[in-house]
Amino acid sequence: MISSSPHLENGSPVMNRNWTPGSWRNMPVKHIPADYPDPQALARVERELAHLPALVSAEETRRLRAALGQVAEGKAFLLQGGDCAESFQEFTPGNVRDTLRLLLQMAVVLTFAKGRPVVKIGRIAGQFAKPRSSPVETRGAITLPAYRGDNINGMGFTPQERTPNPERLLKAHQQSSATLELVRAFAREGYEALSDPRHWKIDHPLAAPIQDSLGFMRSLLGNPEEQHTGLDRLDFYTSHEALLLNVEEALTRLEPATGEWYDTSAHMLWIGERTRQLDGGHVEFMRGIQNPIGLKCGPGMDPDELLRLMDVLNPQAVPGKLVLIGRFGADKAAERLPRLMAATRRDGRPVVWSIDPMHGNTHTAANGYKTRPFERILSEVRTFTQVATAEGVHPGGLHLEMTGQDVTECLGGACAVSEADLSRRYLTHCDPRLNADQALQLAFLVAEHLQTLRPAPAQAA
Ligand SMILES: O=C[C@H](O)[C@H](O)COP(=O)(O)O
Ligand SMILES: C=C(OP(=O)(O)O)C(=O)O
Repeated sequence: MISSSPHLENGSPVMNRNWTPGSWRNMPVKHIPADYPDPQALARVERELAHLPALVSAEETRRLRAALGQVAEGKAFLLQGGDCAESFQEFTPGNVRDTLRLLLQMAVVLTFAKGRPVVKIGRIAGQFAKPRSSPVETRGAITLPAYRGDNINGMGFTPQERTPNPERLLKAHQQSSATLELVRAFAREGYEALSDPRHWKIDHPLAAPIQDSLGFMRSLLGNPEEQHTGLDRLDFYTSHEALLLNVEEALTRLEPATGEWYDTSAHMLWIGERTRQLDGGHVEFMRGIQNPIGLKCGPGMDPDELLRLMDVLNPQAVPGKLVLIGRFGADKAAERLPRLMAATRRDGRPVVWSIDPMHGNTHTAANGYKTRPFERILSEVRTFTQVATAEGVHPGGLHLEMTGQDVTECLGGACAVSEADLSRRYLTHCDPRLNADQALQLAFLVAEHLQTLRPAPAQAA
């Protein structure tokens, strides 16, 4: 049993007191299933996971942390997006390619807006487990456990499907590994083929100038992105919510050369809105790993709580370590965000501020589908950038649930998805995602909006 972990302070190893990859087990935890019928089978799977190879390397993870450090300094922008919940059923090479291509296209648009590099992170290769509002689902006279993500149980409304099955953890791990292989292979095929704006269908005034300037740059220089990407250098990173701490623990490895612990299940992990308790297991686990960490900040968070979480999660104020992901809802952001941003600005420690305009803007349509209106999503992003500019904070990133597929899950956008359209291609396993057209349109509108922003006069500390 490991009793403590080395941790670097001012370049020298110190003890990160009482932390081990398993110390979260001594704390209260939420949203981790406790109803596996065979706990011994679960323990066997956890041991098996602990012996599987790392999915990502510590070196790649450090590279992401450095890139996010640039975002914290206002020199780059973060784009993080992908499925609400990856699924076994929707996994095909084509789907992975389409989501990757969409993220790269959006990154091109956002780069053009501010002339700053865009750090690209997928909600991919591990985003399976979901915290649910209710532990059960009732249909008619039958009540069963809620669906909690393909690595826990199945979507089918039968007792067998809804029973947690540890074998699913292994299947999800295999799929994550295969997804990463695909991402690396597509990246090797070339950024240009994936992001080529000549194939965009979008009708937006910025599309033509972006196409022209990229065409000009490529004719002069070759593909600028390919100058520094290659076989061993992936300019695209993976992330998921670190919900199932038993899985994260199994994939957390000590790097002998540095004496640091890395969670090798993804480059970046985030703590969800429902599991960010200061005295809870999720915060305990995350404080010990060197990966960049996202922290969802919802309407209930107050500035003191945020600063205390920053003390625990990034005590050494490492740039690029902490990404604060606001998710308030279009109607609450203007009221709740300024005090949080003002607190981090006064505090002075480096953080990335990003916005998730999806989770606060969900409602159930009259026909029963969970959906999100494009206009509210756009409105929350605009409020975020306006508040950040007024507070003298860099509006550093976007966090989106989206897919490269032509789904009908969110309302509106240029493709004008209506409530009646929702049933046509509603494929998500949990929350509604922007489809490819809506996501690219959002990137254009955000790019246009960013170009109109003027920095506020310097703020007093
Ligand atoms: O993605 C976040 C949550 O898992 C999701 O919004 C929960 O949805 P529910 O309220 O239908 O349980
Ligand atoms: C569960 C999620 O979000 P939140 O924790 O913000 O509700 C999510 O991003 O998948």
